[in-house]
Amino acid sequence: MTDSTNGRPQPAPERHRGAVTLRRDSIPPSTADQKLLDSPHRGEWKTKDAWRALRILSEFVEGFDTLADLPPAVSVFGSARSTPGSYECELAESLGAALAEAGYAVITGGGPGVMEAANRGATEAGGMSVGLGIELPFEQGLNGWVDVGIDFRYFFVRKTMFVKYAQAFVVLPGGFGTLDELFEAITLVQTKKVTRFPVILMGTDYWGGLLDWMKDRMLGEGKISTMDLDLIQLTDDVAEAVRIIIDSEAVLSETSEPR
Ligand SMILES: C/C(=C\CNc1ncnc2c1ncn2[C@@H]1O[C@H](COP(=O)(O)O)[C@@H](O)[C@H]1O)CO
Repeated sequence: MTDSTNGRPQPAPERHRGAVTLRRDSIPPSTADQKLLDSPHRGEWKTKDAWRALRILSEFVEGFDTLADLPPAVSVFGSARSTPGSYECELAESLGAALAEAGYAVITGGGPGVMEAANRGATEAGGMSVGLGIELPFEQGLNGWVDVGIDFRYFFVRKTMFVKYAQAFVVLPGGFGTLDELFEAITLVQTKKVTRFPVILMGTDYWGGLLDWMKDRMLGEGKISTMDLDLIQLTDDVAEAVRIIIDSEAVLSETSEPR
């Protein structure tokens, strides 16, 4: 593809699969997650899925190998659809900068919207800005503020990395993807699969209704306990969010034993 104004080549849409870059007609219509989860032919489960396991394994190896050298980090989640200048993008950018200034790497999904704003804040403040991208059926790449990026094929492998390499989760306003990440995090803490991190919601106005519903219905009907609600902290204040993370790390390093 060439630019009509100066004849220079323009970047074409591309898809990354491990070390492989695919462009134009070579981009397949389906994703690896679809092939694994959505395949209707039972015959393929025997012949193809066993081989897929090796690809899944290699994705874990790539993630572990790349992220093991990160400094303490915080995973930041939020809408892929938010536009620059929105209140949640402004908040994400300030948060990314404040986390970087406090010495934390910022890990996001590497996409647009809130993710991009958090990466931007971290990069501009001189911190480490990480993007864990995901292969999607429509074209997209890691946002330009990511300094260390990995493109994952499998959602569940990527989710392991968000948890394993973070000291805390901060969740800004978002849609289904963000809610999935929030509820996975709280479930992991509630079931004590992870013991080490706070889950902070930012955007009191956005999250207020959900928290009220959780209190009225979930707690009211005994589906969760009061202690479970305490797992979530709510603030609009970036400095307070960073303080919660620092304080919880200090408490844990006093109490935790080496494993
Ligand atoms: C929808 C658009 C782009 C999608 N691109 C994404 N890239 C990376 N990560 C994503 C993307 N979409 C969702 N995620 C993950 O879920 C969270 C945001 O989902 P939501 O439904 O928008 O709340 C986010 O934290 C990511 O980890 C349009 O350009």
